[in-house]
Amino acid sequence: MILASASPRRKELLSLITADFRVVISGTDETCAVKDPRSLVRLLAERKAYSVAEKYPGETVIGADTVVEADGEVFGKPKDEADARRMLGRLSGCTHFVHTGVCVVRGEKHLAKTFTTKVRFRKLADGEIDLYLKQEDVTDKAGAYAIQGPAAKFVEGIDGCFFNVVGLPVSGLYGMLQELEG
Ligand SMILES: Cc1cn([C@H]2C[C@H](O)[C@@H](COP(=O)(O)OP(=O)(O)OP(=O)(O)O)O2)c(=O)[nH]c1=O
Repeated sequence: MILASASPRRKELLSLITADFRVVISGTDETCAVKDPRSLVRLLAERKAYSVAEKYPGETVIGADTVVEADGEVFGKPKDEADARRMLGRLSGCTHFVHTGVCVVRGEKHLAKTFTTKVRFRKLADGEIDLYLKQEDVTDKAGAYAIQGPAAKFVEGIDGCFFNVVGLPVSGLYGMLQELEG
C-alpha cells in the first residue's frame, strides 16, 4: 500500500490501520477552481492519489486533503503569519467544519469520499492567538491550527471523527479499504 502524502500526521494515522505501507509524495498542484469545499477536498484527494497511482500500477494508493470551512469561507494552509492570524480570528467563538477528502485507488477500482467533522471553538481572549502562533508552527495546518497540539484548549466540542480533523478519518478510511476488498 502507498500513502501519497507528505503529512507526518497522515503517516501516523495510517499506521493505526496497517504497518504495511510506504510513503510516496505526490507533489501535486493544489490550485483548483472548485468552490464547494466538500467537492474540492475529494477532487484534490483524487488528484494526489492518481498522480502516484499512475507511476505504481497495481498498488493500492491513498490520497487525502483537508480544509476548514467557516461561515462559507474555505481555509487551507495559511500563506503567512498575518493570514494565520486572520483565520484564527475568524474561528474564535465559531462553530466550523473540517472536511477531509479521501481517495483510494487500486488498479481499475477507485473510491473517493468526503468526511466532515464539526468543531466548536470558544471565544479566544486578546493575546491568545499571538501566544498560540509562538507555540505552534501552523504553516502546514489547514485553518492555521492543530487540534492535536496546544489549540486543543480552544476546542469546546467536536461532532464527528477527531482523526478526520488531524488529516485522515481512520475508521472512514478503514471502511473504504474494506469496501474495495469486497
Ligand atoms: C485542522 C487541522 C489540520 N491539520 C493538518 C492535516 C494536513 O496535514 C494539513 C492540511 O493540509 P493538506 O493540504 O490536506 O495536506 P498536506 O499538504 O499536509 O500533505 P499532503 O498534501 O502531502 O497529503 O493540516 C492538522 O494536523 N490538525 C488540525 O487540527
